[in-house]
Amino acid sequence: MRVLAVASECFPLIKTGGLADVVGALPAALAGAGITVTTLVPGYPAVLSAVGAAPVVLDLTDRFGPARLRRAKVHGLDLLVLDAPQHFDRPGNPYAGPDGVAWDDNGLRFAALGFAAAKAATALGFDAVHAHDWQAGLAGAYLRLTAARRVPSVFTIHNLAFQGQFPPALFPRLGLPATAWRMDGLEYFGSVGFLKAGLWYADRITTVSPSYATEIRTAAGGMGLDGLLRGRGGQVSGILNGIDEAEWDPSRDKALAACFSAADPAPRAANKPALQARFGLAPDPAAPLFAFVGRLAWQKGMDLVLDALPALLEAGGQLAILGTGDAALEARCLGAAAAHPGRAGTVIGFDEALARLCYGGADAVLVPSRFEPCGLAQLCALRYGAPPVVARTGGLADTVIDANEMALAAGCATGVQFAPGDAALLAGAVQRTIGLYRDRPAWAHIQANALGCDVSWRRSAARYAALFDEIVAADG
Ligand SMILES: Nc1ncnc2c1ncn2[C@@H]1O[C@H](COP(=O)(O)OP(=O)(O)O[C@H]2O[C@H](CO)[C@@H](O)[C@H](O)[C@H]2O)[C@@H](O)[C@H]1O
Repeated sequence: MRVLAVASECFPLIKTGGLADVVGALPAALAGAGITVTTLVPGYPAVLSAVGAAPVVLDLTDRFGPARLRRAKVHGLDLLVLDAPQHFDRPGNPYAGPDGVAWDDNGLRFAALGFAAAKAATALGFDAVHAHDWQAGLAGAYLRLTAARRVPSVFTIHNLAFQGQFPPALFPRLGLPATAWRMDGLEYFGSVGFLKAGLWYADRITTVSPSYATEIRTAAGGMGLDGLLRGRGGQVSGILNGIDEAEWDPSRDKALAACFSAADPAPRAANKPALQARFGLAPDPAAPLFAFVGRLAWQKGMDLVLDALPALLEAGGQLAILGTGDAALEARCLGAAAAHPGRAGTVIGFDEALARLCYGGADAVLVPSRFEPCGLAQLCALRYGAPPVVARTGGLADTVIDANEMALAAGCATGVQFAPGDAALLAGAVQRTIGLYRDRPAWAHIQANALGCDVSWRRSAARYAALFDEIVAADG
């Protein structure tokens, strides 16, 4: 079966977050399940330079201006690149200029992506479309309302918080039938809703963990879309993310000071002094070293870590923070490092290699998100033997086994959980982690369990494959 994936990011070509990791990893994972994936991405400068002078396979010059689809194979990915310079040949990241301000024509830019997806799917003979997040939200609408032939689609929610809402003046420019401008369509509280359209027109909706699939169908977690999601009944499901085990492999990761594996974990210890050195922390082998890697945003709960920092330090811990995002939070993180030299260290920036050293060198990784659709940081932490300390929400709840008495007795704990959104509870979880860390046999067991976890795509790839089989069969 041939599936056209469509997304605004794809690792290693262009990445601002976990979406790129998943879009980049799924093709190889699905190949093992008999699905051939081609991935459609916008032709940002970084993408075009990676594919060079790739041949044009489709001319799409139409209502969104000059546009061509180029086909290329790079990094093991089969790509369709939407070469539309007026939309994508810009500096900055996929959504904003170098000043961090979102492009004011993002609605038009990503409508062009959805339009291209529908055209490519029908013209190039794909069996199904897999659209990711709001940027690909209009693919399903164009397929349902304008396509020359029927192609079924799956829409995957990576984060319901990002909904892609644009002023109603955009609607007439989309080339969709006027009947689509209603509640049973694209209209979303008076705006054009890209995520809403994705949810409305897809044949199946998935999100990236079973728990998040439940949360988004409640008023508390549905961010205004819970009614629509409940209305889709059994067509909504949660399929857990994995990580690419070849890409994330501590036995041959060059970013580490020392490589190690579940079978040979001893060399891991050499990464701790390397990490301490990078963050200006005291070279104390006995201090429990916590790391945080992620976007500095409300969702991720870094403010809670800063509030819990006194308790962490009081208990003898050290903290390494790697992140970028909200300016006020960045300043607070730098301030914490300045206030506690040798005990807290902050690196502001997006640094893939340093993230790997954090996962491979820290004693534990903090993931205190207020909500988390799946979360990849805790999967990387498990794979690299740093038991995660996670908020009990979304995919974090689904992937980490709390070291409570029962789990310790059963020998299956892989980390620590706490109830989300509360700094005092996080502080308690940190203290509990330090207590476990100081019980050497118990900690060695938890760490070995973490290293032994199956965080691969195997099971989830089979579930996606079954879903594609189902929608294609239903159409046939
Ligand atoms: N400063 C930095 N330097 C280096 N690396 C950094 C970094 N900041 C983040 N990263 C890396 O970026 C990735 C972030 O992935 P997440 O899943 O944690 O978050 P994100 O919220 O972007 O993704 C959304 O989509 C994904 C994919 O479905 C869901 O797992 C998630 O819950 C949802 O919010 C991880 O691989 C992490 O190591």
